Amino acid sequence: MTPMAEALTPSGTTGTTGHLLASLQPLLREWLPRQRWFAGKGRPVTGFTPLAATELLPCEGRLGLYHLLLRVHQPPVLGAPPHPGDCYQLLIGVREALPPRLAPALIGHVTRGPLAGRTVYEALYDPRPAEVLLEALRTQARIGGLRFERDRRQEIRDGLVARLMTAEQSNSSIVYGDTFILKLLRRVVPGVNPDLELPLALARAGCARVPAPTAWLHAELDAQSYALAVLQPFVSGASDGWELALRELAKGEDFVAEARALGRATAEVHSALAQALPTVTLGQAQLRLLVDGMTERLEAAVQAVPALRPYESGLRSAFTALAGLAAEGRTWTAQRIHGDLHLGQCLRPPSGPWSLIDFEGEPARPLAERRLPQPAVRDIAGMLRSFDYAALSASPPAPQWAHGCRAAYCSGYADVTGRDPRTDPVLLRAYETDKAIYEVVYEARHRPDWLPVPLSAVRRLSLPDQEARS
Ligand SMILES: Nc1ncnc2c1ncn2[C@@H]1O[C@H](COP(=O)(O)OP(=O)(O)O)[C@@H](O)[C@H]1O
Ligand SMILES: O=P(O)(O)O[C@H]1O[C@H](CO)[C@@H](O[C@H]2O[C@H](CO)[C@@H](O)[C@H](O)[C@H]2O)[C@H](O)[C@H]1O
Repeated sequence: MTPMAEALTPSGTTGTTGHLLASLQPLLREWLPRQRWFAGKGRPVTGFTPLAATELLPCEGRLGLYHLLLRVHQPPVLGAPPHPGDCYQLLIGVREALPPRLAPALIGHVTRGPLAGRTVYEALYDPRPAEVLLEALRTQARIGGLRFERDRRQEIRDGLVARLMTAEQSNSSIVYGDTFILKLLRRVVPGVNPDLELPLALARAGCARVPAPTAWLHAELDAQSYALAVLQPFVSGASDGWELALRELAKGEDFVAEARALGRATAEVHSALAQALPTVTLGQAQLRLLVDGMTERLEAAVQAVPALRPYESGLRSAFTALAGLAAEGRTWTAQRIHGDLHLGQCLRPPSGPWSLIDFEGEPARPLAERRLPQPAVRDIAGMLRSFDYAALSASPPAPQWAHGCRAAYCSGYADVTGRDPRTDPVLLRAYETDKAIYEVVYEARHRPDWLPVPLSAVRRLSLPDQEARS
């Protein structure tokens, strides 16, 4: 089966694709908000505008396959300015009937028009459509506005069997054999996506700590480019840092050697990014903006989670201390960083080195902000928070375990860069505080049972005395 080159924009959407889009409207209204990766939870879906609909396999065959970019209309978040709606990437399969193994992929049944009686479903669950995507990447296909591209120096074998990853994630990933993993971004925005940009830059710089992109997909739409997917080598048999840390904690073992190796891995990635991409010096004006942003997030968080109120002034002091150094003329270097580093973003195969993945940054922040150079300490603070999380979610909680990991991680970082992050305590505290506040809001919204974990950090970080905080 070869992909068909039919691409239809909303105004010109005709024939089968037009009927399919009309049939999907009511079905997606129910289905979309239930998806883990749907970012607009809690607000009703009031409608859709298809930005692009591309037929990859025609419905006339046993399996129809459609690539959609849909703008989803929802009422704006309370108090937020009007927003045209987020754009999502969907891969829709159409079959006469779904085999039982695809039951979890069901979106619904078409009741009217030429497709009446057909079943539409989330095609990523189905190996065949997933293989169509790999084949398109392998052959560098151009279908409508879709551009499948690859690094020709890396081989993509055919015949690799596809399976959808079932892990909880913000996007969707397909593993091919044991060789590649394709991450399909779900909520997409125009512009350069750091999840492709940074691994490509690191690969060019010869940094082996990040799986080098093998192929990627983007869409050209109204003179704008949307990054849609990245294919990377699959780190076979790997566990992530969170799993490994919890395993060691359960055995009563420390994680010091691993934490030190992680510190070195982070430092290697930071050094390569600083060489490959521009760095800037943050002077008084930029630091003022940084501190203002942190303070505003604190204020919003206190509104959202009243449990923060008793610590508000102590937390604020972390930011005013940073503002104080800036006012004295202290500057910091900023560079491109990972942006959302935690133990779950670090992979290690049984006897291999650590790799870092998922350079998308915090998905809730605007793309332009995620691509700004920032102090590398921000990533370090994320990892330090993660050791704390692991230790406090163990039974019994093991704060000393976290202490050892945090020290070893900083030492590992210093092994490579010659700079121990602990020698910059004011900046480190400000970033750890900012992250802990973010986590409080995240847990209050998504996992209220976990709220005590970041709250305990908030309590510690709000203390005036540095000794008591560490
Ligand atoms: N190159 C890789 N090799 C092996 N597993 C990977 C690789 N990249 C990602 N994974 C697995 O896929 C999961 C989701 O990937 P991630 O990039 O974090 O997606 P998301 O942004 O959707 O959360 C990771 O937690 C990891 O288990
Ligand atoms: O999955 P994402 O990368 O989008 O990150 C979000 O979810 C994370 C939880 O899955 C959350 O991370 C927090 O919990 C982790 C343990 O589950 C811990 O290792 C992290 O240090 C802690 O921040 C993350 O904050 C959130 O953005």
